[in-house]
Amino acid sequence: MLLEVDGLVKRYKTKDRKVVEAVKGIGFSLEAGRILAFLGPNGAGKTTTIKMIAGLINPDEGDVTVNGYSVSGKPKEALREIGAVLEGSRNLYWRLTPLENFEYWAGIRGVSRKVARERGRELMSELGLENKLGSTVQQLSRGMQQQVAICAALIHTPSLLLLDEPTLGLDLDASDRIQEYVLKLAHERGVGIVLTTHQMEIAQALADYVSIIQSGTLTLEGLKSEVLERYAGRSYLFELGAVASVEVRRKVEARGGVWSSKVEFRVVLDDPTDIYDLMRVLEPTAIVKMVRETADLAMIFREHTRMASASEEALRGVTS
Ligand SMILES: Nc1ncnc2c1ncn2[C@@H]1O[C@H](COP(=O)(O)OP(=O)(O)OP(=O)(O)O)[C@@H](O)[C@H]1O
Repeated sequence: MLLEVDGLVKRYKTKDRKVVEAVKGIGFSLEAGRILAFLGPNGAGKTTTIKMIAGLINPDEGDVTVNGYSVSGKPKEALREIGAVLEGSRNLYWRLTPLENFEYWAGIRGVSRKVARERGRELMSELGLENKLGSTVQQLSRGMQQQVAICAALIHTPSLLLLDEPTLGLDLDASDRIQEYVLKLAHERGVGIVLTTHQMEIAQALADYVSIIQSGTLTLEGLKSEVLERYAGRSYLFELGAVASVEVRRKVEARGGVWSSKVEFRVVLDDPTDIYDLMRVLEPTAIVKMVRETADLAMIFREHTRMASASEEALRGVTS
């Protein structure tokens, strides 16, 4: 397994000497070539977890292993496997050129300057930025800076890439370019990617797996396709070829249908086989469209976090 996160706990001491348990014993794993969207509301513990994976802060309990190397036990070997873009392009020196930045990062990761230059050129031309190698980072657009930051994180050919909000604040074009590249890195090159974002459409587009963390605990995990299926709408949209008669409309309403126009209605079917009964009701009229409305991650995230915080509130009410 590429990444194994086991029983991570992180407690912070605040200025008024209180202890905040930001991460409360979470565990998950990720295989090579897959993208995990690590989602959660503000303050849920995402950054703390990512920083523990990247070896930037030490967990109070638990451990992270990357390709079998423990981040606490074998930090040099483990960190050689990890690339991270954690705070946008802030991992770059703005007064230096991309190439100079690559040399700097390569030095930290034990890669020679020569290899860094070669690999840097290769990565930049993959992103269509080969003519920007000599500009200073501050002369580049925000989208380009973000792409250079990703190149810098890849300079030592890591097998795991940690990306925190990689497309935040970028225009559609720059965002698309980064998304395409992330997909290529994972699915063609076999890099494992942990991606944190509040942009659900990005998670929806890129993720193979989804995890939601809330108040330091994982509250939902799974393959994106399974998560979507689990929440898939039981809601169906029908469009008819002609205005339905009053009788048909009443019968549809009696089965829970809600008309949005004289030819279109939605109905939620608790039992999917109820659809046959509905079809019989609609028989006099042509059906031009029948769609089972699917769930998307934005809807699931909203629903799930709302439900989980409501039950947490309820529990607190019981125990206090
Ligand atoms: N250095 C610190 N000292 C004390 N508390 C901290 C520190 N860093 C984070 N916290 C607290 O730990 C909890 C988790 O924070 P974290 O930054 O990991 O959340 P997050 O999910 O990344 O949030 P966001 O989406 O807002 O970036 C929060 O309650 C936060 O206030």
